[in-house]
Amino acid sequence: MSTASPLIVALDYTSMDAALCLADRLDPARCRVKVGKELFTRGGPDVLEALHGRGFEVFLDLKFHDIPNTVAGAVQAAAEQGVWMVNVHASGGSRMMEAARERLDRHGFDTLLIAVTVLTSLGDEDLAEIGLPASTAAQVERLARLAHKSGMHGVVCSAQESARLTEICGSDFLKVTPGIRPAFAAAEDQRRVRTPGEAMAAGSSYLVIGRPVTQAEDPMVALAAIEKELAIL
Ligand SMILES: O=c1ccn([C@@H]2O[C@H](COP(=O)(O)O)[C@@H](O)[C@H]2O)c(=O)[nH]1
Repeated sequence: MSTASPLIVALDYTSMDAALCLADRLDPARCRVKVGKELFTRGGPDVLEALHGRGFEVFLDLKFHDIPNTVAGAVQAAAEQGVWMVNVHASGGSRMMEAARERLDRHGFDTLLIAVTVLTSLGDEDLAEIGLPASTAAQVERLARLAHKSGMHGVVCSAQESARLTEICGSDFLKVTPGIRPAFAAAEDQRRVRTPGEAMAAGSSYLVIGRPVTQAEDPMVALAAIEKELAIL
């Protein structure tokens, strides 16, 4: 089932049972779900099958980063499992991104292919630590331009960068933004954060929300509060 909602709930759980327990309370008409490294490493393709069986569109967030041939094969494998969206790291370079896109096109998949720019958990000082002299904003811009040129449907970035990326890559280029923190939630390990309302106002296409929902005393109350903030309830 497809939905007009921009919300993607990150099912970052330690077991498939726990993830499906929340999925059973969510409505695929009101959100999409994201399967990341922890859940997929524990549950594998069965998790995707179970979520698809419940009617959800799934973002498989494994952030592939390897040589072009390997990433193209991994992206194809994800598409064969019917995921709605899959991602790679833009820092894998244009040849890697182009190989992934070419593989999807060659096999006729319409899976959305997104490139991670700079993780939302990183700030300027973290980039300096790994030898990148650029600010996070400049590095995101650089990688987004490369991703756009390499045929990606959009990028993962923080909502702090959404408006600028719309200016330089156009409004059709997707901005998938984690680091979403409603007023009631703590930033925790995230560094570049925005509230749901700020993210939408900045032009984000999709908001990825994990712990503010999954770790809430009542996840459904937290989700409803976010929907209310966005006036989509
Ligand atoms: O730059 C990125 C890329 C991916 N993520 C993922 O999004 C969720 C965010 O979870 P929260 O609990 O809301 O912080 C998580 O699955 C990350 O792996 C990201 O945060 N930043």
